[in-house]
Amino acid sequence: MTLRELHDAARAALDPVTYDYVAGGAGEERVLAANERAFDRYALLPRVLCGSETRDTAVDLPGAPGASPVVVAPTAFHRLAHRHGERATARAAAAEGAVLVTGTAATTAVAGVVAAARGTAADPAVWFQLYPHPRRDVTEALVRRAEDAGCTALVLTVDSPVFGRHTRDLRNGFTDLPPGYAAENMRGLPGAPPGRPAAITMSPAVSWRDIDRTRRMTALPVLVKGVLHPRDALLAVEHGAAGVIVSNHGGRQCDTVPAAVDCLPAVARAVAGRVPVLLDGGVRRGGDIAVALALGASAVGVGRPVVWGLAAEGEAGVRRVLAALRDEYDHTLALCGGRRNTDLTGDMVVRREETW
Ligand SMILES: Cc1cc2nc3c(=O)[nH]c(=O)nc-3n(C[C@H](O)[C@H](O)[C@H](O)COP(=O)(O)O)c2cc1C
Ligand SMILES: CC(C)CC(=O)C(=O)O
Repeated sequence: MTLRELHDAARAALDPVTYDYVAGGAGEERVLAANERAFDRYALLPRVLCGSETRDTAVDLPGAPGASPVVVAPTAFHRLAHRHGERATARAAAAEGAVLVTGTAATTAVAGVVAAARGTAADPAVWFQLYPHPRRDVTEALVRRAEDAGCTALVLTVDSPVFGRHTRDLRNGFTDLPPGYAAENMRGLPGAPPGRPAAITMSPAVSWRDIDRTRRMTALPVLVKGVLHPRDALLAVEHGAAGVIVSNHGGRQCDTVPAAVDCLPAVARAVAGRVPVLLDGGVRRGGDIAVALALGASAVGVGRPVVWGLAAEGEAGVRRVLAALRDEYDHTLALCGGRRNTDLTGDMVVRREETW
């Protein structure tokens, strides 16, 4: 099955409200569409007669040496997509050598997610994503949970000072998880109602000071996710980020921002190789990965395609998505005369004519 066929199978398997939650974006979904379309405007200029029978596509990421260049971006509520939920995703990512980013909005507690990954691979890389919380004790409790579970890095999502307005969810009245599902990592946190998980909180008052505070709480590397402006990328490096993730949250926050990949070159220039830059949003094929890496990313994140694989076929479906993307990428690298990721350079990307 192609990724497109897996998407169709997922649509058939999911109830329409859950499908819309995953598929949808903010506002008029302009950014959602732009993320994918932007890749059509980039073309690769291959080099010839410089390839190799063997290629190495592994990449060293914070807390994840020798990882696949395809990272599982954090997406909420996997048990809505499949009964095995985040555990199935974790097993699949571990089997494919891909970093799994689980997070505060997972429907399986982080300890269970890491345990599932460890059941498949000796040394899986699971990162924990959280929103900078205005309450330091809440952030600290989440950080300890991630550390105790064995996560190897933290991801702070900074593109969500307020909740995005997801048009389809508003129309469908999808404002809460159905009975029987919860954001399990939010249970028992300071300020949580007894027996119930705390609400996921976003605050426009959080700042770089909160990033500094979080960094001081832990020895784990901290990546900053949701950067579009090159000056913020620079600030992230100055504030000790171990990595910068260029992302517009899959078009689910501000519906007036550029396509994610269009923001990548300026961010990569600002970061200038000091820490890895990752890109997510609209990555759907191996060629997209090659373009992103040539434009300065060390790795890419994929969000929705992983959920489609999960919904369609559980663990096997997620494996299929991750394996297909890495295999297509390796094939594209071969076609471009590369033997390793760094052989893809900025001069090998050109703009297609707008009129093609
Ligand atoms: C259903 C869904 C849930 C998401 N949940 C989170 C989340 O909890 N935290 C976060 O930082 N990003 C979240 N994201 C954003 C993804 O991490 C990622 O930025 C985005 O999906 C990438 O775009 P793509 O879906 O086109 O690959 C979510 C995205 C989707 C589609
Ligand atoms: C629970 C939500 C905050 C998850 C999210 O980030 C999203 O749906 O885009």
